[in-house]
Parts: sequence; C-alpha cells; structure tokens
Amino acid sequence: MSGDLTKEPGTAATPAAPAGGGARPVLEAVDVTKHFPVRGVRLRRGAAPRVVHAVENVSLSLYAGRITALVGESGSGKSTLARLLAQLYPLTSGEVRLHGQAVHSQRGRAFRDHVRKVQLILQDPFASFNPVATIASTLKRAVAIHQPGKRGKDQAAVIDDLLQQINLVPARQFTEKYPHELSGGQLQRISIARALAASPEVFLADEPVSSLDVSIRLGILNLLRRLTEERNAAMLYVTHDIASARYFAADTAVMYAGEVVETGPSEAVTQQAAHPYTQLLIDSAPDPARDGSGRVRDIGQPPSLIDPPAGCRFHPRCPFAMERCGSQAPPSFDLTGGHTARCWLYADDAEARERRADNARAVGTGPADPAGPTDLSTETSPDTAVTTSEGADAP
Ligand SMILES: Nc1ncnc2c1ncn2[C@@H]1O[C@H](COP(=O)(O)OP(=O)(O)OP(=O)(O)O)[C@@H](O)[C@H]1O
Repeated sequence: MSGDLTKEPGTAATPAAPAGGGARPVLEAVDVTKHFPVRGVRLRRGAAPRVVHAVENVSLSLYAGRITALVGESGSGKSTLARLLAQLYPLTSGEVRLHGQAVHSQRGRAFRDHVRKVQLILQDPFASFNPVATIASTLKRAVAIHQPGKRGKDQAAVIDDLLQQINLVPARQFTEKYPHELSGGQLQRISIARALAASPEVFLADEPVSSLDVSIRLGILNLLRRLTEERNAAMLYVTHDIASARYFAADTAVMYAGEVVETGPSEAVTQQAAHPYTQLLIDSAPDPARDGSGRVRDIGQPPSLIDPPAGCRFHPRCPFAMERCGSQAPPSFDLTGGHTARCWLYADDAEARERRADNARAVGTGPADPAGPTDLSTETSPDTAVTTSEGADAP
C-alpha cells in the first residue's frame, strides 16, 4: 500500500473497543472447517474421497467498530473463510455465530437475517454487477429487498443518501449510467452503497482494493474505515498486503494453507512477527527501505491442500523446523498483549528456546516470551490509524 497510509500507527482514529474478555464478538467463526470435494479423480475401490482442505479448524472473532485484517498468500483459504462467514457455503464442521447465535440451515429467518446483516464486498466490482442494468436499477433492487417499505420518492431519497454516503455526488450523474461507464473505484463505491442498503452490522471486504488503480486505493480504504466507525460495524479486511493491514486494521490474523497461524494487534503482528511464515510474508513484501536480502530464507512453495503436510503445515518450508513440527500440529501459544502464534518455537522447553533464539537472531528481534496456549477467539487490541482522505474518484 502506498502514499498516505504511512501515518504513524497507534494513533487511533477509532475509539478502542473494549480490550480483553469484555467485548462480545458480533460475528465469529468457531473451529470452522471447509473441505471441497475433488472432482474428476478416479478413486480405487474403497478409497476415501479426496478433498481440498481449504479451511481447517479456524476460530476468528470480529468486533463492533473494529477492522480485522486476514492476511495470507494466494490459496491460503482467506476467501473461503470470508464466504463461510457470509454463509455462502455450508460448513464441513464448526459454527459461524452472529451475536452468539449459530445458523444451522441455509434457509429460514435466521439465515436471511444473517445474509442481510453480513455483507460481502468483492474484489472485482465489475463481476458483481449486471452489465445491462443501470446503477439506479441495481440500487433500487437492493433497496426493494432490504427496505421494502420505501417506494417512489422515498426509495429515490434512500438511493440519493446511499450515494452521498459513498461520496458519489450529484447522484444523478451516476444513477443513469451502466457499470462499464464507471471507473473501477466508482463501481467499488457503488457496491459498497449496495451493501449499505442492507444496514449491515458486518462488512466482509475480500481484497476490496487489489483490482483498483493504486492511486485510488487509499480513498476506498478510508471510506470503508469511516463507514465502519460511523455504523459501529465490524469489518474483515481480506488482503495479500500485510503492510496495509498494519495501517488499516486494529487486529491481524495470518492464514497459511487453510489454518490461522498468528493473530494479534496489527502493530505486534507486523512489527514483531512471531511465526516464521509471517516473518517470511513481511520479508517478501516490497520495501524500498530494505536492502533486498530477506532475513528469513524461503525454501519452497505452499503445500497441496489435497494432501497437506502432517504436523505444522509450514514445516517443509520453515528454516527453524524441529523434529516435532513434522508430526505434531502446534497449539496456539499466547505471547504478550493478545498476540498468539501457532508454532512450536514458543513451547517451553530447551530445544524450542534454542530455536527461538536462532529465529530472533535471524529476524533481528528479542525472543518472544510464550505464556502458554490461548483461545484465539477472545483477543482484542488497541487501534491503529489511517488518514481521513476518502477522495471520490471523480470522472
Ligand atoms: N469452490 C471450490 N471448489 C474446490 N476448491 C476450492 C473452491 N474454492 C476454493 N477452493 C480451493 O481452496 C483453497 C483456498 O482457496 P481460497 O480462494 O479460499 O484462497 P485465498 O487465500 O482466498 O486465495 P486468493 O488470494 O488467490 O483468492 C485453494 O486451494 C482453492 O483452490
């Protein structure tokens, strides 16, 4: 992420959410797993059907007024997790809870309520619009679904208000256009307006700016931040870009090969990354301030999710792997200040301490002190800041 996002982190524009165990999540994934069947593969008689282990035993909580970044490389399961949270896919196991209530069926009132309150914003706005419908008719449809009492002039006033909220004014200049007549940034704003028509409590923004021109990304992110604050909504911000997570999101969760491997306040996760995968992600991100020689050696590719490695899924690629990493899945270790890492380096024994010291020397930090396994779903943190400029992507 470029430009104005380089404001000092830690100077929160958003009031901090209650820290520790006080705040209840608006939306949570509880031990969620999603396996997709592998089709078109001939199986030997009696062999178990093959599946893609896209998301495995993931717990993640989203809080009112807070942005949580979900970071990881392509294929790590970020979009699948976002879609599970939106109830677009049935779960293989686990629960998705809105205000503590699980939805067990993809029909009925609780499901409709969930789908209204949890709105997904997708990466490619052009793909999510009907190319032969004007913006007005798309927004009318959204308002008719979510605010059926609004008709005629009232409905038009709602649409004007939605466009005002996303800084596309005068509304008339946009409503009679077709999607292809708008820029990517303008259309992404319209998709946000369409989501707003449902008065959501949660935004699931899946790479909301990665298909947009770099020059307009910041305006869209600041718009999303303002809407989150004003509506006290929760937001999941899915991104490849760990640098933007630091400035945009209060909390960050890092996914690798279908599992969440590190969580915590964005400042801690990005500045004192504990998991060797997060360290690798940070080292791989373009940074003109670095000399180009990565501190953490990358020794391979992400694994197949059809046949993921035993133990820690990152171990074949990890320069700090120990014997146990190849056979035993690590628990989540609690570091300090709500920071967790699912990595054997943080076990409390002599071998782990030695490898941890090797890791700390390699990344140039002091070794983190583990405090024992923790529950990933209850951690919160102070906010970070972005600038307030939203732009409007004027034609
Ligand atoms: N509908 C599906 N059927 C089968 N496999 C799927 C399906 N959707 C996703 N997958 C697989 O699940 C794994 C996780 O994919 P997912 O799209 O969630 O990752 P991602 O981290 O969002 O990647 P990207 O950043 O490229 O979108 C991948 O191996 C992908 O091929």
